[in-house]
Amino acid sequence: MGTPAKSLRLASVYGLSLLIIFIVPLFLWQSTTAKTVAAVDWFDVTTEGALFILGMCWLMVIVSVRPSGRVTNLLIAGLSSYCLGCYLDLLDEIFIVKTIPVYNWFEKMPTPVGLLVLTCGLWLWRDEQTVVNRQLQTREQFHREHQLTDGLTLLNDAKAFEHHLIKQLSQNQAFGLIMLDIDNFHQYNQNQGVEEGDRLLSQLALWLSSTLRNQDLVCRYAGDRFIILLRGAIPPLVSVMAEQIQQGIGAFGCSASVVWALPSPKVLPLQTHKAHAKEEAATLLQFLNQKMSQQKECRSPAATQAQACDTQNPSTLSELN
Ligand SMILES: Nc1nc2c(ncn2[C@@H]2O[C@H](COP(=O)(O)OP(=O)(O)OP(=O)(O)O)[C@@H](O)[C@H]2O)c(=O)[nH]1
Repeated sequence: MGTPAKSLRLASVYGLSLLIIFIVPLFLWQSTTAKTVAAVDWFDVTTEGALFILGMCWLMVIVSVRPSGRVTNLLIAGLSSYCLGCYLDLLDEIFIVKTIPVYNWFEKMPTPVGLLVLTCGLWLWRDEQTVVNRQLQTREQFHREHQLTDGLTLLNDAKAFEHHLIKQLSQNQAFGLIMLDIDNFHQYNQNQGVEEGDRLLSQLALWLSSTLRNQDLVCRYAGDRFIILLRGAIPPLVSVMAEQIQQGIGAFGCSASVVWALPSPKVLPLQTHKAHAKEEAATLLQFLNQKMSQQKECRSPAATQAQACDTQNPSTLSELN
């Protein structure tokens, strides 16, 4: 429910309450007489007044926090009726109302009717809360089961990246992809120890995050493989960033293989967009993984193979389209 609607509801409940608070005593003042101060039971006035004030507080809380709907209407109606009963009860401590028989009858009705309606509202509220709790539980379970963040680097993982990529592809806007994989990381782990390996991955993640622009996204794709989504990227930017990353990694005492892709945005009918984006994302990731495997082969120590790769793929970077 929007704020203006809530304010309107609040204003109408306040307005009506104030009207009743002033009109009823005025009516009693006209049609009957007030008790003398000595005749008033001030203890009764205090307790009945407290019940009325508390009832009004509950009413205001309900009016200000609840979204509109059947449950809220029942709670408001029940509490309003209960408050009216308390107020009429309070007034008969101050005025001699026995002379107005209808008042005696009228005074007794609002409290039990109000409590009955309030009970119905609370019962339905319980049902409503059960549904809300079930939904929250499902959502929480989803987040627990689909851990989308990598615990070591605190970057998004491959699953989360795929999700972002599909979203990006559905938007029909230019973007670039860079994938990098540390060379001989297995060896690094063996030489330096796994803890050092972990430290390298964390530092690399931090460096990549700080190197990229705000709109870009870096994820840990697999063990020693990272993937970057460059939003709104133009061809020179992707290749330049890929080169910079490849050179920058040298500062960490290791090297990395880097491949990149610059898919051209496709204009597709809206209804086919989502399914197509999913397919396209899978194709792109497959393409990058293949290119990475090729590049790994090219960068392997076998000199003869390296020679063959040099002629086929002169750059260390690969491009799609
Ligand atoms: N320290 C550490 N090592 C990891 C982690 N995840 C994966 N690895 C290790 O990363 C290594 C990856 O090995 P490979 O896929 O053969 O990669 P590589 O040794 O870099 O070989 P190339 O990619 O061909 O250069 C494995 O030894 C994994 O055990 C991690 O979270 N921490």
